[in-house]
This record gives sequence, C-alpha cells and structure tokens, in this order.
Amino acid sequence: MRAQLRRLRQEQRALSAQLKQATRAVGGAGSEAGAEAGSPEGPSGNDDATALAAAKPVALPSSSDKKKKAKKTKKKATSAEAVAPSSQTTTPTPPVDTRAWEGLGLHEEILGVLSTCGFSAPTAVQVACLPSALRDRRDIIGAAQTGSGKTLAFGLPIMQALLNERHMQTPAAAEEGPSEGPSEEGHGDEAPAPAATGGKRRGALRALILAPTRELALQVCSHLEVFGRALGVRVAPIVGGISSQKQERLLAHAPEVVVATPGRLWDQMQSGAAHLTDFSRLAFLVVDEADRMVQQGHYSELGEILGRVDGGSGEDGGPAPGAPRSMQTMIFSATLTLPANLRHRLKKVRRAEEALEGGMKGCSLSDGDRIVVPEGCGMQLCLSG
Ligand SMILES: Nc1ncnc2c1ncn2[C@@H]1O[C@H](COP(=O)(O)OP(=O)(O)OP(=O)(O)O)[C@@H](O)[C@H]1O
Repeated sequence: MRAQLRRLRQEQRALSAQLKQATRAVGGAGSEAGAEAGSPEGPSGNDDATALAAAKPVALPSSSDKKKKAKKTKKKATSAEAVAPSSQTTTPTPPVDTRAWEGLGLHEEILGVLSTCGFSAPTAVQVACLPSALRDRRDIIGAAQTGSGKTLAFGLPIMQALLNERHMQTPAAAEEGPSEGPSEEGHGDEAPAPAATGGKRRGALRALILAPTRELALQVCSHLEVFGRALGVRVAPIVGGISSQKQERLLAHAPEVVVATPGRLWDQMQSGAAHLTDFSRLAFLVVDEADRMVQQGHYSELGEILGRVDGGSGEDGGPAPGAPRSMQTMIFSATLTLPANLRHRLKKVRRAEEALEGGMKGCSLSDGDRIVVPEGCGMQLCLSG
C-alpha cells in the first residue's frame, strides 16, 4: 500500500514538472504575442487565453481576444477620442501555405495577406460565400455561428473589388503596391492616401457595413483594416464614443469602407457629414448580425439609412439622383442556424426583412422554419454550422 502511494506521488511529481514546463513554454510564447499585439493581459495575463492567441499565428484577433477587446473597447469608447486600436502590431509569423484558398477566386495579393495572417484554409462560411460573392456578384444571406469567420466572408469580396478597380484604373501605380498603412493612432486617421491614387484621396464611399453595436463595428473594422493596410484600402468606423472632431477627421480621409452602427451613422448622415451624402458609387452594403440589429432597436434608423442608400430620397421614397446602380448586398447573422427558438428568431428576422427590404428583395420567409430564396432571384443563401 505504501509502495503504491510512493509510486503515485512520484508520478504526480513528474506530471506536475511536465505541466510546469509546458506552461512556461506556452506562457513565454503567449507573453510575446500578447506584448506585441498590445494584449491587455500582458506577460502575466491569463495563460490559457494568451496560449490560444499565440497558437493562432494570426494578426487578426481571436474570438477570445475579441471578447476581451470588446470589453476594453467599451471602456475606452466612453472617453472622447476612443476607438479600438486599429494598428495592432502584427506578430511576425512565417507565411502559411494558402493553396486551400485557391479556386475561390481570390486575388493573389489577398492570398498574400491571408498567408501572412496565418490563415491556411477558409472556414465553412467563407467557402460557402466567397465564390458566389466574388464570381457571380450575387447578394448573400449568410448565416453561421459566432466566430466562424463571417467578417472575411463579406470583407474579402469588398477588398477584392476595390483592389481590382485599382488595378484596372492605374496598372502602373498598382504595381508599386499600396502606400504606407494607417498611422498607429488607429482607424485610418491621418494616414497617407494609397500610392495607387497618386497621392490623392479617393472620392466616394464604396462599401458600407452596418453592425448592431459599437463593439462589433470596431471589431469588424479592425479585422478589415489588417487587409486594408496591406492592400491600400481605407477603412474607418462611424460609432458612438468617437469625438465629433475625430469623426470628421476620419471622414475627411474619404475611406472607401465604412463600418458603422446605425444610430451614429444616421446622426452623421442627418448632419450632412462629408462623405455620407452621396451613395451613388456604393458597391457593397453589408448588414452584420441582422437579427441583433432589429433586437437592439435600430429598426427606424436602419430603415432611414437603407432608404437613402437604396436611392430613396427619404421624402417621397422615389429614387434619388445618382442612386447606386449595382450594389451587392450581404446580410449576415450569427443566429439564423441555431435550432433552438428558431421560429422565434425567424419572427425577428421577418421584421428585419421588412427593415431590410431594399437588400432582401425577392427573398421571403416560409411559414415553416426556413428562409426561402426563390430560384433565379440573384441571391445566394449560405448556411454553415
Ligand atoms: N480562414 C480562417 N482561418 C483561421 N482563422 C480565421 C479565418 N477566418 C477568420 N478567422 C479568425 O476567426 C476569428 C473569428 O472570425 P470572425 O470575427 O470573422 O467571426 P464571426 O463569425 O464574424 O464572429 P462574430 O459573430 O463573433 O462576429 C477571428 O479571430 C478571425 O481572425
């Protein structure tokens, strides 16, 4: 019995030594990543969380990081100049093989960014959405769980379209590659214009992404900025918590991509903010977390915004001069596929459908439990687990 006990103790000691060694190894790498990425945890942070971040060789925030960052952002956003850190220092990681992305129709430069981000393969929702969005330029209703990679499912088609445009317009300048990315201050503020524009600010808003909360909007913005910096596409947020001076500065740079919450965007639109009066060149409208959008009481602002974006004058509902000719609409939600309370959720989506009338033409909900996308309506339904 004693011998058995001794053996057990020895095994326990050996195990705990192994555990310590492993923790040190992981903690070291995690601390580095945390410190470089400006992790709030720092070297002495939560081991598990930093280990996860370190294990994922990506510049973009992981889901756990996103939650931490959302909290951090929430705190920061209450101060006058608050925006989430856009220029996260990237952890230098060896580029990964991106052959798994081939066949989806992505530009080589985008594959390059995916490689440096460490994204070796697309997620299911990305596989489901990208070909339809990129090649067929179809409208998308995308539904997939939180953390499944929806941001790039709608973000990459936007980046690709702007990149293609740049290549077509100024092949010589495009070969020179993008200029320096946005400043460390964040979210494109005071950044130089991309080289492809010959130093001039590009004019019109090309993509509008709506998210229900400022935290989500800032997360999406940060994700896309990683690509924007590399590709010379300016991305900026319009959310509460950013001072009006800072907001003006951001818009003065005429970002091609704006990520906004409906409330703040509508305020800015009503006050005639520069860059938000002409949607005639808008090529993408994305509504992220569409069901939450309705839950969070953005219904009326969303309706107003979509009215303007869709070319309604806002008064008689008729098409405004210069209304966008061919806008691609993508509506994403994390919750459409969850079986629990599906009917309940669909009721909310039905209201969302009304609010999003402009973007969901031709798509309806059946009496049962699924969204009906009629054949040939030009809309792709992408569901993923
Ligand atoms: N192809 C990929 N390979 C590896 N990681 C990826 C890939 N695409 C996205 N990610 C990472 O997965 C995480 C979740 O992605 P994303 O934020 O787009 O998910 P989401 O579905 O929008 O989640 P949420 O509903 O919470 O916004 C992010 O950290 C992102 O950097």
